Order: sequence, then C-alpha cells, then structure tokens
Amino acid sequence: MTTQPIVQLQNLSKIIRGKQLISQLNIDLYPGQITGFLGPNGAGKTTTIRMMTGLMHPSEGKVIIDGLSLQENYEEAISKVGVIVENPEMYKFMTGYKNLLHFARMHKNVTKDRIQEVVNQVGLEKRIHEKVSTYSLGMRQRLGLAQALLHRPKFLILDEPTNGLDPAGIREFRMYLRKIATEDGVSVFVSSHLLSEIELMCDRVAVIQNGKLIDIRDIHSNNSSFYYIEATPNEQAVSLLQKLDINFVSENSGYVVEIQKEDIPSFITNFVNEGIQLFAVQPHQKTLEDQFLEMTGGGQIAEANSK
Ligand SMILES: Nc1ncnc2c1ncn2[C@@H]1O[C@H](COP(=O)(O)OP(=O)(O)OP(=O)(O)O)[C@@H](O)[C@H]1O
Repeated sequence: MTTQPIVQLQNLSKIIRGKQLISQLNIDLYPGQITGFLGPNGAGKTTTIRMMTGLMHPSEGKVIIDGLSLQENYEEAISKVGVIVENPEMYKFMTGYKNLLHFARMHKNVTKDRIQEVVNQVGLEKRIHEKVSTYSLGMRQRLGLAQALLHRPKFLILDEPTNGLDPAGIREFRMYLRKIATEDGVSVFVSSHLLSEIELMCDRVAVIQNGKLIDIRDIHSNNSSFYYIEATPNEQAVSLLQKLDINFVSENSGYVVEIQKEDIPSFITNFVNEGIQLFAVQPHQKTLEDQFLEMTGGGQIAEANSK
C-alpha cells in the first residue's frame, strides 16, 4: 500500500511486575480501512488499547498518530482519536441530541452543523429528538458512534463495539462504519474476542496471542486456491485425487481440494476421462475461524460467552 499509515505502533511493549504482557508490536493502520484486533482471552488487546489511548504508558516503543507521538504530544495526538467503549454511557432521560450537545462541549469547535452532520452519518435523524431510553440497542450504539465522531477524528477505536447486538444489528453497524471509513477516510480499529464480529465488520485482521502479533492479513481476499467439489462415485474420486497428488479434505458431502485456478480445466477433464461425475467445483472461502486456527496453530478461540 502506498498510502501513509495514520497510526503506527512501533515496537510497542509492556512489562508489568516483570511480566511481559505485550512484546514489540508493530502494526500500521491506514485511512479508510477497518482493521480487526483479535485474540484469545488474555492475549493483550485491552492492554494494547490502553496504550493506544494514552491510559497506560508503554514500557518500550511508541504509538504514532498522524505523525505525532502519543507519548510526547499527547494533547494534539489524542485530538485525532475517537473512542467507543463497550456500551457507551449516555444520559437515558435526555434526547439523543441533548446528549450530543453535552459531549460537543467537551471539544473545541464542534458546531451545531457538525452535530447534525454526524446524526445524518449514523442514520439517526428521525429519532434524534427523542429520549435515549426509547432507543433500541443498535440505535444507542450508533449514538455512541456519532459521539465519537463529533471532533472529526482520523482514527476511531472501538473496544468490543457490538456487545449484545444480533447479526443483523452488527451488519447494520458495519454499514455505517464502512460509510465513515470510505467517505471521511477514517481508519477504524475494532477490538473483539468474537470471530464472527470481526468477520462481519472488518477488511483486515491483526491477531495477537500471548502479547505478540502473530499475523496481520486481509480477510476477504479472493485469491484462494481452495475449491469445494462434489463428485460421484466417492471412492473413485478419492483415488483420482490421490493419483493426481492433490491435497484434499472431506467437507459436507464433498471435498475441499487445493488447486490453482488455471488448473481447473485439466482437473475437470481428468474426472470426465475417468467417468466420474462432477456436481460442483466452486471457490472455497476459508472462514475466519479456519484462518484463526491456522494462525494460532489450533489456539483457543474466544467464544461469545467466554468473557
Ligand atoms: N495491571 C496488570 N498487572 C498484571 N497483569 C496484567 C495487568 N493487566 C492485565 N494483565 C494480564 O495481561 C494479560 C493481557 O490482558 P488483557 O486484558 O490485555 O487481555 P485481553 O486480550 O484484552 O483479554 P480479554 O479478551 O479477556 O479482555 C493477561 O494475562 C492479564 O492477566
């Protein structure tokens, strides 16, 4: 990527009472991109986010935000950051609008026009003058998003953002996040212990385990060399795959095979020549769960109720 990163974690480390909680994290985050931060429980996500928001001082390394060191230029660097924590605190008996007015006073230069702009961005224009107590959970999360955007941050951190939302609610929230990332070029960093949440919301995932970055990759890239096939008779298909020296595993009523796209025509010809019927040859998208297991070597997957 040629664009400059908006946030850089450089050799970020934390040691508390002789215990290395975070080891030399190097992560670059880019404008317009939604990056997930995923790891088993206790991997170090909260500790990292605390350092990224200036709540904890790193033992070594730096957090650079838009070219400024968070440790050396705290005020200016933090003014470029918006944070949404799990279940944002709102005044339930005030309207959404009054809540935003209240939070706007905490920043310099947030005009009423800007408030209206963020209200539109999160799709709350019809209900903004109603009390927050009448809002659904999804609307409250969107109000939290509007609040975090008031001062036009270039970087948005969401810590476990959709707790309690159902998949439809997560998708809706993702749609608004995507709009903000694309239209305003905001870089979004989403910490979660839920694989499904990261999969639904993010373009990219950074995985940590035991305080170390173990992988960072695009999650929806389509250059897979895995295909799902269904063939009959089964035994003949298996011996052909073995004869052709193709890696495969059973899945549902077929197999996932590892072949390159350009080899598909000759692959099909081989089946036809052997009199084996093929009912499906389709790209097999590995789920994030598959990828996560691959990255962590079968490490524990944090599940929805494990917190
Ligand atoms: N102040 C502290 N002193 C000592 N150890 C700590 C401290 N804070 C966190 N830890 C330890 O550091 C490790 C990382 O914790 P952290 O809360 O950052 O993980 P996490 O990835 O956010 O986990 P979870 O998903 O469960 O919230 C854990 O082993 C935790 O027990």
